[in-house]
Amino acid sequence: MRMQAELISCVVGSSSARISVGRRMRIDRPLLLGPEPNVNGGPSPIVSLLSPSLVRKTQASTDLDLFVGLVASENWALNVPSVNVVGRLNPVKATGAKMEVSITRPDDWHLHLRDGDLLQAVISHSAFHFGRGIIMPNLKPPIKTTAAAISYRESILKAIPTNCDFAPLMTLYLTDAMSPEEIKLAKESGVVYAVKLYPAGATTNSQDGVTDLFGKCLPVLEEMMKQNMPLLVHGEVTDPEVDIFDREKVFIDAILRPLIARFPRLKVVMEHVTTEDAVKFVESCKEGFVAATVTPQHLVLNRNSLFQGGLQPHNYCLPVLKREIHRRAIVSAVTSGNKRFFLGTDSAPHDRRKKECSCGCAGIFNAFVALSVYAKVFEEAGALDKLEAFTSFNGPDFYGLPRNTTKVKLIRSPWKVPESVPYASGEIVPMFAGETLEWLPSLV
Ligand SMILES: NC(=O)N[C@@H](CC(=O)O)C(=O)O
Repeated sequence: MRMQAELISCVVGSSSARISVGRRMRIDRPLLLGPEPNVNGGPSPIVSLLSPSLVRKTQASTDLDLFVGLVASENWALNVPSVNVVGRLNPVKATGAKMEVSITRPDDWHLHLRDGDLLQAVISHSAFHFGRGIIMPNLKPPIKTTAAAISYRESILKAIPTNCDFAPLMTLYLTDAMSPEEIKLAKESGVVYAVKLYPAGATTNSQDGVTDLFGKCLPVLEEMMKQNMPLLVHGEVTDPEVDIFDREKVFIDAILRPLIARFPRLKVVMEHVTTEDAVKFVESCKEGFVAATVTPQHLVLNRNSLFQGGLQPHNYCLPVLKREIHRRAIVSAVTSGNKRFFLGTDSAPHDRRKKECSCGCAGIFNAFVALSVYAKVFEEAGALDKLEAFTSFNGPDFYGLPRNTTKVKLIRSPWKVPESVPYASGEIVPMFAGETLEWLPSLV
């Protein structure tokens, strides 16, 4: 079997090939299509990156796009000396001197990894870029117990590519029925790091969420405060009378302020903040007790992106994108260096068919592009010197965990995002599919 791949780049070393811009390559043996040992005897790093579905597929140009994206973004050594060079698929030319930023390996403090085929398809994208991820529990059925979290963690660990040391930090899904005993078990387990509050009906798989926080969950919140277990909040009310663009603002007044007044020593993370109101609220709270995660999409897109030239389902997430004034407030907050804000991608993959249909799911798959987007935002704000604290320090400091010790590099070099990521049951469309981004993450 012969595959012709035009790769965006390739630097060929003595016993390895590395991707860079401008060289043509022909992969003339099925090295991308099945597990082969590399020259050191271990599994090929490339093959271990590909999901089993990709390994089974042949000749699909999207596969090659994906491969190129992965390799380019990770600067992986191919470790296969017999790669020959011929063609070119994503011809993105680099010009001028390359700017580089080296930062401590980031963590993702809000991540949806899913399970089954989807987990297999998306895990490598997060595992490469991030050291740890706070794993959201909104599976079907949700992760409501420590026992379920332990078993979900095991399936994630099995799916992580062999040469990545990504650590999944598990969470529990808060329900009206959760007992304080469960919080004790969670703490003792050493693998559960937080509890997630989904108001029932607020977002994807939140049907089993909380219907009455103050009526049903006080003993659990009390125990969480005792155990120093953070509460992660999807901050939107679900009252259909409240306009969808106001749901975060109303949540702050109706739930968050009273919650914090009642439990001043409870650690609370307002997840994926989308409004100036949320930014001001978090800034007004005591540092170390209330913080916020910020997604790539809420930093670079406003609600116009939902309707640009027609309905754009791949820009639909919850909380929904807001007006430009809110986007700007969030950019100012994160680029100011305020320690209360840290990276949480909310990368939320859905099969293309579940996004492009009469009642599409909320969620943007952004693990691929997240670091590139964050770098662009800080660069444009003239705040690249504050990027590392946002991506790599503020999160672990808030959670009371050590900072990572390894580094990643961001190179100012254009690369093209694949149109889609195929997997065994379909395909996923990533954020900025088919577009060219400016910052290329790579391992140091
Ligand atoms: N962000 C989203 O739009 N979707 C998330 C759920 C969530 O975090 O709201 C998902 O699980 O798909």
